[in-house]
Amino acid sequence: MPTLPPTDLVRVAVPNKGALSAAASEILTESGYLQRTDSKKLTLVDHENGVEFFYLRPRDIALYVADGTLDIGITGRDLLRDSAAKAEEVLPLGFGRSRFYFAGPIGRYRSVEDLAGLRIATSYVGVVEAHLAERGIDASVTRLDGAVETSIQLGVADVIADVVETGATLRQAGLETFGEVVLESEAVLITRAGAEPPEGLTTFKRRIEGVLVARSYVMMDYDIAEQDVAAATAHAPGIESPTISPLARDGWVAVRVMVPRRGAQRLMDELYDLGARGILMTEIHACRL
Ligand SMILES: Nc1ncnc2c1ncn2[C@@H]1O[C@H](COP(=O)(O)OP(=O)(O)OP(=O)(O)O)[C@@H](O)[C@H]1O
Ligand SMILES: O=P(O)(O)OC[C@H]1O[C@H](OP(=O)(O)OP(=O)(O)O)[C@H](O)[C@@H]1O
Ligand SMILES: [Mg+2]
Repeated sequence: MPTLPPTDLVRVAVPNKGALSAAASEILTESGYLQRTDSKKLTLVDHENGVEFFYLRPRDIALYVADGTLDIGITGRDLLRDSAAKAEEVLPLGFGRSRFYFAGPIGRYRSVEDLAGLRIATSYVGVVEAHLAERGIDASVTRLDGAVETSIQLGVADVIADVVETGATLRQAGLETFGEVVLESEAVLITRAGAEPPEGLTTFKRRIEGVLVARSYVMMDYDIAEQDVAAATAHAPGIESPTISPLARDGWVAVRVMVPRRGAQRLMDELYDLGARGILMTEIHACRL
């Protein structure tokens, strides 16, 4: 791969199209980075934050990062594995979740052992061949670029191996998954394997982590009588420790605590039952813990 001239900027690869592209740019924007407004733009310098973004096919991103051409990348775990590139996950990003399965005509196959001697069509040859080799199964694997579901109807494959998200595409094609899930994937932050962490990774990662926490936590504020504080904070201890401030009303305090977004409404009910009043839930946009 051609190498770029040296630069002080941290070079970050971002999916330019496909299932990960919009969500990747969104998390970067929420992390305070400049993002492109024109989807045809291929690179973008964010001078203020010392980062240059390269919009690339997610399948190629692990290769650029593995050879050190780019410092950090966002891609799918399945694409990273498929490439066998020497890049490693440093942070799961919680979006672009999918499962990778074998699938065939409804009712025809049951387990991975049934694959012996079959023709398998997939866009993920690396993942499939590694999975078959681990199990000692001999089958022929054909690489297709996409729309792999149709290859069975067209008679070029017996089974497919592909990403399943909702399952709608398989149903449309009269197919079903069989065997165990091959791989659970989501978008991941990657860097070059076995190398010093790139300059700027710590800040970049901390910013994104701040957004991930902000997405999964909310801020809860409530007022409560002093004697009930212990019971209330036992329900919601927060990440570090709750902030407790005095109130003008004698014997009462204000409590502020970060709580998981999931179950936050139920927690409000419980706090109310414990005697808390003025319970407020607010969004966190970003944080550094
Ligand atoms: N419904 C989905 N279809 C495809 N990939 C998905 C889906 N949901 C999540 N992903 C993840 O997105 C990545 C695939 O990226 P890619 O850009 O190839 O997406 P794509 O939607 O298949 O794009 P294209 O079809 O334009 O190549 C993989 O990591 C995959 O696990
Ligand atoms: O389970 P589902 O929600 O139906 O999603 C999975 C489908 O989406 C992807 O195809 P994509 O739209 O990327 O088209 P492609 O096959 O041309 O890549 C993937 O390859 C599956 O076909
Ligand atoms: Mg696709």
